[in-house]
Amino acid sequence: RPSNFPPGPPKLPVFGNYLQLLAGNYWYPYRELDRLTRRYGCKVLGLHWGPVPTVVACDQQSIRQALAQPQLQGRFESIVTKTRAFDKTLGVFFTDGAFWAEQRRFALRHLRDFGFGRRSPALEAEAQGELEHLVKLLRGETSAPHDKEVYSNGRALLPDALYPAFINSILVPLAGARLPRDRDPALRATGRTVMLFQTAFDTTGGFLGILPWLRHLFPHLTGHQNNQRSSAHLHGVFRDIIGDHKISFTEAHMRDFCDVYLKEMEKLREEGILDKTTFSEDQLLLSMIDFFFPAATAISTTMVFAIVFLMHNPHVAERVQEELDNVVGRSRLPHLDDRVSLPYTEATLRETMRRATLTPISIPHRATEDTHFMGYDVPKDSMIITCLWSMHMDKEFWGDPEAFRPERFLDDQGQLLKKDPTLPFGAGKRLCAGETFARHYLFLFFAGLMQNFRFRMPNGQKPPPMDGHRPGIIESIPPFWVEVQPRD
Ligand code: HEM
Repeated sequence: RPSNFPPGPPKLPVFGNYLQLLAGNYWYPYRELDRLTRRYGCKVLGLHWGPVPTVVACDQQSIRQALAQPQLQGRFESIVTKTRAFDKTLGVFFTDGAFWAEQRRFALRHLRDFGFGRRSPALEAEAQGELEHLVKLLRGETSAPHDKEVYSNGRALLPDALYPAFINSILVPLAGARLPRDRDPALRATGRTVMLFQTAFDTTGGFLGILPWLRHLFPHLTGHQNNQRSSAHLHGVFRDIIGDHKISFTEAHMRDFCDVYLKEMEKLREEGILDKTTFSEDQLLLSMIDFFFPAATAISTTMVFAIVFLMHNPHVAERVQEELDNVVGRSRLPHLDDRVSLPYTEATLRETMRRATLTPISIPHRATEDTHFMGYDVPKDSMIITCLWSMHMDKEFWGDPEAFRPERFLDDQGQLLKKDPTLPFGAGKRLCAGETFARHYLFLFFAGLMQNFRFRMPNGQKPPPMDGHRPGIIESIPPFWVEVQPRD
């Protein structure tokens, strides 16, 4: 063990402590981490992920510190990240240093011009259109034969019915336009294919992160095959988008992020320096994918968690609906201006994200140099895991973490607490680049669906459980049919 390393179990050969974590809890190894914090009596653990020294932060203080400390903001490259990036290190999620800083800044600055990550009347009108369509679909008022794939006789297939709305919403700033309604089946197929990646392994890459050659022996079991399939699909989608943009590009009229990026590349090419910069067509493709895949799947997955948690807690659903009826009424759909007047609805979303913790161990960080952290020494290239699940389920902090109780985010007057002690999107320089977008769309669609519908399981079936979700990069609930009853 490195000297002055945080306490933790002794290192074993080859797999380090990984097998031990799996033996403790095969599907949810991070829960074993949580158990180890109690065994070693501290909230920062030191162990080994394969040969890699790994520091795990498990409570408010250590997680916030890990996310704030500049030396802990690197990432790891692995066979998982390279498979999705033509054997290179590209995109925003899995890059670091000057490359990542320049590309993240460029993407966020220019996506903003097309409404992403801020209030934008144009983008909100698009979202409202998608919500209107979804409400019609779930009322059985649409006529396209393909809608039967996801809605039939008062029942809807989740999350599949939700994919087109969120995919169209991110396509507008990225690629200039949503797709026509007859492409909904293709968008659903894309949503399902992205989920192959999201459920292939956890964010460390699982066994592949430790022994990459296992992919040759067990391509399916290790998740490698699903990563390949999902990546190939997205490469095809975005190659076509970039190809079409290159043909229709006019310098005088920037339609979207893709145009702006191509323009920047053209400028650098004319200056004769393109090859020496971080800009390239492959990087454009991976940047677009990195904004696309969470928008396609993380928002719909969170919506499904909200619906499931409320089926388990019908009294919460009733309070949300009462608030919506009082503030918005039934004659129009909710919009973002209503957010401030709907504290209970907001609190319910916060509680959903706490209780679900979509990314239980977030995305691991890398120490970019030897550093001190919480009184310990952390060697360069150590892995830093922020165990958001431990923090969101910390009994000492929450008292009753298992309970689904939106009231914990409200003050005595029923107003939303200013300070939100949860971190579903991380924090600091690596803060989720889509947080604002995700919060806007979650609010609009959650409020819109709750205003219009009651959700029940068909034929007296039990709802999917509150715990024991499908593991992966994000945790999720496998597709299921739910009864949708209009509230009129
Ligand atoms: C409920 C939905 C979502 C959740 C819970 C979520 C959560 C997270 C978390 C925990 C991280 C890692 C933070 C870290 O490394 O410390 C992250 C990173 C990221 N997220 Fe999200 N996310 C969501 C939706 C989105 C959406 C909709 C987008 C884009 C439209 C997005 C884009 C990104 C990107 C690009 C990164 C990488 C940031 C970087 O490494 O610089 N996310 N997200």
